[in-house]
Formats: sequence, C-alpha cells, structure tokens
Amino acid sequence: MEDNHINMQSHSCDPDRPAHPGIFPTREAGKSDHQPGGSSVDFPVSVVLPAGGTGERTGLQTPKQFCSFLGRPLISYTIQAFERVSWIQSIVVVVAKENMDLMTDIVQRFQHKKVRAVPGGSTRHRSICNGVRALGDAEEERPKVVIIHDAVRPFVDEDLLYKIAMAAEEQGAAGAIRPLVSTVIATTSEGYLDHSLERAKYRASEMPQGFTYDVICQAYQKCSESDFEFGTECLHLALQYCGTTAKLIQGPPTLWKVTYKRDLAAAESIIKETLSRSACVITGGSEQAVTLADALQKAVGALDMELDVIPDLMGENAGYLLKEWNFIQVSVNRSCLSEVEAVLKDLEAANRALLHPLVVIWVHLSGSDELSVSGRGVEPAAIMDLASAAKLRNILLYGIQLRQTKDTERWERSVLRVAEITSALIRERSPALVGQLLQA
Ligand SMILES: Nc1ccn([C@@H]2O[C@H](COP(=O)(O)OP(=O)(O)OP(=O)(O)O)[C@@H](O)[C@H]2O)c(=O)n1
Ligand SMILES: O=C(CO)[C@H](O)[C@H](O)COP(=O)(O)O
Repeated sequence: MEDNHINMQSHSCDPDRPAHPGIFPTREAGKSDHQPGGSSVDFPVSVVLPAGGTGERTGLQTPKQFCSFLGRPLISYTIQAFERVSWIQSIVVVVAKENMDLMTDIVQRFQHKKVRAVPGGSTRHRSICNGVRALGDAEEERPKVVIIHDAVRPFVDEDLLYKIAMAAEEQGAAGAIRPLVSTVIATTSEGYLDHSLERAKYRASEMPQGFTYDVICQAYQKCSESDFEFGTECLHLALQYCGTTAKLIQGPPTLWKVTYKRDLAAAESIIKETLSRSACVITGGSEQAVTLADALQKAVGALDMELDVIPDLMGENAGYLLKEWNFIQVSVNRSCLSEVEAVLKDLEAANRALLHPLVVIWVHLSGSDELSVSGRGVEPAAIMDLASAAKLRNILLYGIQLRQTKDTERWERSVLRVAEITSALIRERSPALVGQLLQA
C-alpha cells in the first residue's frame, strides 16, 4: 500500500508525499520556482530518459509513456520534472523509431525546451546506450554527469536528483534504492523453493541513477551482447566493467515505475492530487466576499486544500498567474460575469494553462432578495459560452451560486457546500461539468 499512498492531510514537509510530475505548486506567488535548499550543482549534467519500450505489461496498445492524463502524455510530465531543474543542461529522450514524429509533436505542443529525441534500440540497455552516445555528439557539450531515468517514473523531485548528481560526480556512479516490499526467493527449475534471501539485506534498485560520462560510456563500450540483451541494471555494468562502486541513496516511495495498467490509474490520481493542493480566492475587495473567503478557508482546510485570499491579481499577486494554482472568483450582488472574464483574460495574457487544465470557479454570491442568476442578468447560457471558449485554452470554468442569508445555520451549510463543490471540481477536473452553474 505504501507505494501508492497519498497523504491527504499534510503538505510540503512530508518526504513521502507525492513528488512532482513536473508540477510544483510553490506557496510563494510571484517568486521563481522553488529550489530545495537552494542547492545547485556546478558541473554540467545531462539526462537520458529511455522511452523506447512497448509497455507490453500494461496490456494496452499505446506504449505507457504516451498514455495521457488530463490531456498530457506521461512522458511530458517526466520531462517537465527534469526541465524545471535549472542546473540540468539537456535531456535526451530515447524513443522507438516509429514514435519519433509523435515525440517531436509532444515536444512542440508542450513547449519542452531542453529536449531532443533520438531513436531507441530493441532493449532498454540498447536504448540507454543510444541516448548516452547522443550526448557525446558534440565534444564541447559533453556533460560531466549523466542522469538516467525511466520515462515512466514521473514523480522525481529535485532534491533526489541533486543527491544523485553529487554522489555520481564524487563516486562515478549513484542510484536510488527502496526497501523491498516482498521477500525474494530463488526457485528450482521444477518450480519449488530453492532458497530465500534475507529481506533486510537487500534493496530494490530504482531510478534515477547517475554516472560520470566517462564511466557510463566505458561501461557500454565494454559490456557484452548478453548484457545488452538481458541486463537490467546500469549500476552493475559500471561495477563490472569500470570497477566503480555506486553510492546508493534511499528515495521516496513515489519513485515507483509505471508497469501495469493499474499504475496508470495511480499515476493519474497522484497528478490530480498534486494539481489540487492550492487555490486562491479573488474577492475584489468586497467585504462580503472576504467573509465568504474566510469561511471557505476554514471549511476547505478540513478538506485538505489550501486557499490564499487576495483582493485581485495586480502587482505581486500577478505571480499566482504563473503557478499551478486554481482560481475562485467571488462576485457579490453582481450577476454579471465581468470579474471572471477579467481573470480569464489575465490567464491568457500570462500564457497559462497550456500544460495542465486549470480550474477557475466563479462563485456568485447573490443578495437575499435576488431571485436567481437567471432572473437577474446572467443566463446560464452566458457562462456556458464563456466556459466553452476558455476550454479551448485548457481552462475549465465552473460556476457556483449561493444566496446570502441572515440565518446563520443556513449560511454555514451553504458555505460548506461551496467548499465541497469547489474541492470536488478542482480535484476531478471533469470536462462534463464545464460551464455548469451549480447551486450551493
Ligand atoms: N527497448 C526499450 C525497452 C524499454 N525502454 C524504456 O525503459 C523504461 C523501463 O522499462 P519497462 O518498464 O520495462 O518498459 P517497457 O519495456 O515498455 O515495458 P514492458 O516490459 O511491459 O514491455 C521505459 O521507460 C521504457 O520505455 C526503452 O527505452 N527501450
Ligand atoms: O529499476 C531499474 C533498475 O535499473 C530499472 O528501471 C529496471 O531494471 C527496468 O527493468 P524492466 O525493464 O525489467 O522493468
């Protein structure tokens, strides 16, 4: 259970919390991307992402690295996890020849900048070897350290990459490990137990792994056809052919490799959970909106989502537009969509919401005397039209309507419903509900 566990209660300090599939909602709006501990390496590091497999074990036609979550292929999440690390200079993605065009299209569509694709081989080692060779094409661009990471492990974070790169530079090779979940046994050819290994002494070898360029090149130059055909462990090649003993570093459980169909569902759920951590409420400065936002903050806190409350998206607050935040625009007694239209325009100007569908929720707080939104100006069709246009830009717009009341109990119930609906809309990102005006 541990591997797919998602901690629903705590936030950024939990080391086992899902790492970032290239999505990293930092708490500080307007600042540049977070660098854990501010660590950076001062030697050139490049990455090889083997993505040339067929994903037979998923039982699907599409190789797992090209399966999409929220409209974006898995490989793109993995690439972004590396691309956002400032000290990584280049990324080589190794794909099967027949998928080169698809990969080029992904690189363009999701605006990957540090990436180039090279053709893979018939086994994982052959693919990795092609990637490493491609890094050596231009002598002046040769990295000091090469990080190798399966394209189908999207949840890798900068802290671990830093540790791997530093250890690889010092030691020649380094790799991530995890404790074994099950005991490993050896079987006889007749299918009986031969012996079992003492579990505490062994570890599962995971990715990422890092090597100095010289070590990994030499290992692939010297290794046998049998290694290329049947080998599964780059660290072993470094030991056997270069005498390099790898430093091993324990990584988080989310390093696990998408292998079976159920892993794709688990990856999707982690991606959704990560994208749903934070939202900001835009109040327009109205007193009632601030009261509602404060009440929402309390209610949503219990649902494990953090809300920042801001009056508008001006000045420093414009930083929110560049982050993986969701937006809740509260409009009070104003049954027109102008405020949420302004938010959509700001997002468009900031060129946001290309990589992941972003959620914008319009909360219309009507006066106790107002009948309904449809009775006063805004027709449900208007929000539907606005939402359809926004959806083309990968923004999912939903509406929630609630009525002010002096009846405290009723008001609290309504606020709780807004919080629940908001949380569900942000988590699920359902395209089917886009443009709907829900009643709280
Ligand atoms: N000839 C190959 C085989 C595998 N890989 C890559 O190596 C990583 C880990 O391998 P694995 O999980 O075994 O992927 P597949 O070989 O695609 O899966 P399966 O064994 O189920 O077919 C994947 O990113 C996969 O695309 C590769 O680049 N070239
Ligand atoms: O964990 C690893 C250690 O090097 C590799 O990702 C693993 O060996 C890939 O193997 P397979 O292709 O059999 O899934």
